[in-house]
Amino acid sequence: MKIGCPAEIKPQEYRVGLTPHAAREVVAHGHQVLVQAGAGLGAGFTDEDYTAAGAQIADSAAQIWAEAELIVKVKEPQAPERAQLSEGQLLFTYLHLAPDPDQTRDLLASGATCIAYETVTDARGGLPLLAPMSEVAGRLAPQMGAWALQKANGGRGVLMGGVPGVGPAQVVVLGGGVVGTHAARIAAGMGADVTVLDRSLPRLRQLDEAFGSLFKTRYSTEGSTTELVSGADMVIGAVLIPGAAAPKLVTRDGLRDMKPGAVLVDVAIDQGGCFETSRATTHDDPVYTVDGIQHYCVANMPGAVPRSSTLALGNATLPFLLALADKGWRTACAEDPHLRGGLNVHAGQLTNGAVAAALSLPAITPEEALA
Ligand SMILES: NC(=O)C1=CN([C@@H]2O[C@H](COP(=O)(O)OP(=O)(O)OC[C@H]3O[C@@H](n4cnc5c(N)ncnc54)[C@H](O)[C@@H]3O)[C@@H](O)[C@H]2O)C=CC1
Ligand SMILES: CC(=O)C(=O)O
Ligand SMILES: [Mg+2]
Repeated sequence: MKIGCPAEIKPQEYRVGLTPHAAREVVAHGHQVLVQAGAGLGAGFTDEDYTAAGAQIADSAAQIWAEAELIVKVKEPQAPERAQLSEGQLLFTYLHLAPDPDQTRDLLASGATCIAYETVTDARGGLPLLAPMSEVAGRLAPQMGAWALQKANGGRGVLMGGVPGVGPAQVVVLGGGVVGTHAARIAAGMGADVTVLDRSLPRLRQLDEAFGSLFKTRYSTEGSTTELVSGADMVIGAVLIPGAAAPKLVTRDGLRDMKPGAVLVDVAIDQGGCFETSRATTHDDPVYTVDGIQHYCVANMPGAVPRSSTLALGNATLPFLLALADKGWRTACAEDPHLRGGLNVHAGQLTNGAVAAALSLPAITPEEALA
């Protein structure tokens, strides 16, 4: 199969969908790999690294979109990329369709088959292709939030760890999954007083067993969320209902009860965000203020550390990429229900119920798509 990897074109996105090590394995499986010239540079991989791995270098993204049967990427295809996607082509990347009707319309119109990293599952109920980037974004969140808390950056002027005689920042993490756990660990490591809320008691038990007194846990209700958010210096939004639009846990009215200059870091922004006042921002201009509350809402946070992120993502995607290339998407998805869970679009139809519900569109099941 001919597999293409174009350079990412989202602003300040320096990750790349295929590492040279992954390219080497794909080539060893008998496939042809086409990588856009310069695609890996932002992550520290040269064209020579790819050619040494057996890949060919394409001068333009257009050549890749025109020739490749399978396109592997990182971010959701941008409008100029969607215009080049064609019927029968297979796209393997993050999509985050629930909050994105424009992208959804274009993918449906293309006739392509699109597998979203973020809805591929594993046998333990996890999301193996979201997890590595959630680990990165979770670890980055307190770091970005701490920057936004600084007075010169518009924040409240509170130091995460405090100093002797002065208490630490109060950090509240909404959602104790992968992002939330990594965010809580780092924030606690910076010396902050951290509380994690989740609506899953089994999850809170796991966190308590694993981390002891490093951070506190609370069951998530409207009341507990309101109470903790109003006392927080930093709130990290890390909830997820897979495929679906994020639930809004803090309303615009809720901002009035918060401390002036407090920071909201909405990691869940790629699913629409869990604060009513969130809108996606970019690394170029990451923070804006509503009613005196700082909002950091970058939808591709791992793009800030592209070397670490590309390596972590590549480790997770490779087995699935090999299955898709070796068997074709139909057989690979028929044999593996977890990969099948990633199927979001096929031949003009949505194949993910949560995405369809969020967009009020009809869907078929992945099994119907395979029939
Ligand atoms: N902005 C960015 O660059 C990135 C964003 N993300 C996003 O971060 C979000 C979280 O991802 P993960 O941690 O991997 O998901 P996860 O599935 O590991 O964790 C989500 C947690 O939220 C909890 N939850 C759901 N509804 C809740 C509610 N109403 N109140 C409290 N807890 C609730 C769930 O029980 C679960 O424990 C996703 O939207 C993901 O796409 C992930 C990576 C990068
Ligand atoms: C998960 C995601 O959206 C990202 O890594 O950019
Ligand atoms: Mg994202």
